[in-house]
Amino acid sequence: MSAASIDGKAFAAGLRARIAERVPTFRKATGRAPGLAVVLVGEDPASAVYVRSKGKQTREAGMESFEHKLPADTDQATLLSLVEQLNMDPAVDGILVQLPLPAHIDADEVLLRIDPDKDVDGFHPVNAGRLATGLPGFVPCTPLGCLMLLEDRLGDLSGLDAVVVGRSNIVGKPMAALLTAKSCTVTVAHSRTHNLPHYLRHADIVVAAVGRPHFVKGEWLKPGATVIDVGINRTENGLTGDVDFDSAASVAGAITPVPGGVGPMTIAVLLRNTLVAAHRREGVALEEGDI
Ligand SMILES: Nc1nc(=O)c2c([nH]1)NC[C@@H]1CN(c3ccc(C(=O)N[C@@H](CCC(=O)O)C(=O)O)cc3)C=[N+]21
Repeated sequence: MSAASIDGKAFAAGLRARIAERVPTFRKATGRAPGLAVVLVGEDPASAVYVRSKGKQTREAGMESFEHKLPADTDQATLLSLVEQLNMDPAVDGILVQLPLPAHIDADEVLLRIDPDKDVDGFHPVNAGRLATGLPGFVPCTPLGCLMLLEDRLGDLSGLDAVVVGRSNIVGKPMAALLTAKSCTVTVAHSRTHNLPHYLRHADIVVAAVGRPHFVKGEWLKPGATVIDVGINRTENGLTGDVDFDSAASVAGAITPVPGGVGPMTIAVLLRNTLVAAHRREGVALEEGDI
């Protein structure tokens, strides 16, 4: 291993501390704490773990956590009316509906019903459009966390070659939009790309978010590349990323581990987006760039 390990866990802890420092000022200005509502439908064990740690970290930052756990057989209308109630609730600044939703639920319709100004996940098409056009809105937490790690490591990203492996609405597409906005030359590759090594050979930045364990091999990388591994694959050997870590670590300049890399950033950015949502909704100023 020659690559530096990018410590997302430590960076996320620092980010959460900076967020927590801003909460008292917001409280003084408004008489209340920022509030995040998290909706979980069903009892997928991984989702339950994530929701629990979101609630815990929300409270530790001094914010209010509203958790709504609904049974797996909840119908569409019931879920939509909960979303509507949260849209109207002045104590709720951010709404997160945990994905994946059960198969009988139309997830696209649920996401469309969330007030875009409370959409701290950045999944509403209005926020996707704002990101694509450079308007202020909410950016999905995982790609924004990846960008923070990249800028912390590399400084100005302008002119760098970036390859995003994966094209989901949640990670790949917004990641490509963010890197484009930072003046990278961006290639979006995915599981069907012919000759992925050809594209990776020149990449200064690689963001792997295809959802396939060990998909990206070290031999394909440009020596010294910065590699961000978004994958969370549960295998019999435990949690592994989308990058073949051992081969990549001998070629890359820096790489995020799994766990301890991107994962903790996702929740820290969720808290950041909630803090931002609260300030925007109340018209209280916040230097967003300083957080
Ligand atoms: N509406 C919605 N928004 C989400 O942001 C969302 C979601 N649905 N559904 C599920 C995914 C997954 N996700 C993670 C959050 C934290 C870690 C995390 O903290 N991971 C740690 C620990 C991993 C572990 O031990 O399980 C790590 O990588 O070090 C991972 C993954 C948010 N998601």
